[in-house]
Amino acid sequence: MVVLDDLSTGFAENIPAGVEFHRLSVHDVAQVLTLDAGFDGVLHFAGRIEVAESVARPDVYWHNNVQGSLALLAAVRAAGTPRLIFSSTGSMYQAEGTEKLTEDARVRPRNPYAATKLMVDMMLAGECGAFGLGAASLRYFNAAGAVGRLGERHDPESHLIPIVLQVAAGQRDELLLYGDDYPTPDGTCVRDYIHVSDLATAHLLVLETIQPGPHEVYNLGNGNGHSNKHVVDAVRDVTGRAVPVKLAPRRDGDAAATVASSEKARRELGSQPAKPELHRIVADAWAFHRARH
Ligand SMILES: NC(=O)c1ccc[n+]([C@@H]2O[C@H](COP(=O)([O-])OP(=O)(O)OC[C@H]3O[C@@H](n4cnc5c(N)ncnc54)[C@H](O)[C@@H]3O)[C@@H](O)[C@H]2O)c1
Ligand SMILES: O=c1ccn([C@@H]2O[C@H](COP(=O)(O)OP(=O)(O)O[C@H]3O[C@H](CO)[C@@H](O)[C@H](O)[C@H]3O)[C@@H](O)[C@H]2O)c(=O)[nH]1
Repeated sequence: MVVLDDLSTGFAENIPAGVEFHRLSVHDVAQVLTLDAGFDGVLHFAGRIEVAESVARPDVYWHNNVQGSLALLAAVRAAGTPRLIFSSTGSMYQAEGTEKLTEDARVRPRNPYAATKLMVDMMLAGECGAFGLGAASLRYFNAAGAVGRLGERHDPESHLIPIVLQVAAGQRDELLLYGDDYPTPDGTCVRDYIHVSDLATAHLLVLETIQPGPHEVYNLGNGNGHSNKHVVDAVRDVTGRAVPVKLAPRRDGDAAATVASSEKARRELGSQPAKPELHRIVADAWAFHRARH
């Protein structure tokens, strides 16, 4: 296995021991992904991932996520790599309420980040049709939880669960809760959190099934919608700590609700999340947090 990452938001200490690593941008992947190297597949995770940042700096997102993926596809084609899995997003769908979103639900990206993911999904469909690549876009809903020393970690942190854990740990005074006037049961946004280990397992299942030619899309979530207030309650339960909350204006680009139907992944891949409960996901994230501080 070869890992390529420019470490723009990633951490060198997370790279498994013994793995060949290149600190390189995806734009320059052709330096490593050559015909001679004989790779049998690519897992494409590289990209910028933050909704609010993408609203403020759409140029960065088009460059990194779309142009970077174009460079990768050119290299994949030149090297004759037969299969590719792409980290797409469940946040591109247009939800009416908290209904479970299937892969054929209407898409309406609400921010440049989600738009870049949809654009790459469309590029992959074309690439498969024209050149015979076998590809899958995995539309993750909200990845969360942790596996041992590998967990959610951004600098600065912007994601809900790690921020609420920082508040519980006394490292932040309060959670700024972005909006409570959404058309959801308690007025706060609703998300579908999936354990990162269940996401990893789904990738392995997809790798076994990909055939040259088609482009497949799979939604990966648990089908459970949790409001932001519900996440705060789960953190209070798991940690036994207080979590002060201060209401703040809505965050630009946020969708009211995204909840997955992962029926297609279950049916076609045999994907069955082992850790679907929010409390388990939060408990694993809390264990990761405590081990680091
Ligand atoms: N975290 C989620 O809830 C979630 C949900 C849906 C999709 N995704 C997607 O999953 C993928 C991984 O997300 P994550 O949560 O682990 O985020 P992350 O920021 O921790 O990981 C992204 C990685 O890509 C690297 N990277 C960024 N730009 C690069 C470039 N130009 N060249 C090489 N490497 C580059 C970063 O250094 C980092 O290691 C992303 O594509 C993201 O959009 C994440
Ligand atoms: O300090 C905070 C941080 C977040 N939120 C809210 O919490 C919810 C979840 O936000 P966040 O954890 O930032 O995740 P999302 O914006 O839902 O996006 C994540 O989930 C998407 C898939 O659904 C991925 O594509 C993105 O990469 C990933 O960042 C949203 O309503 C935010 O407004 C707050 O209220 N306060």
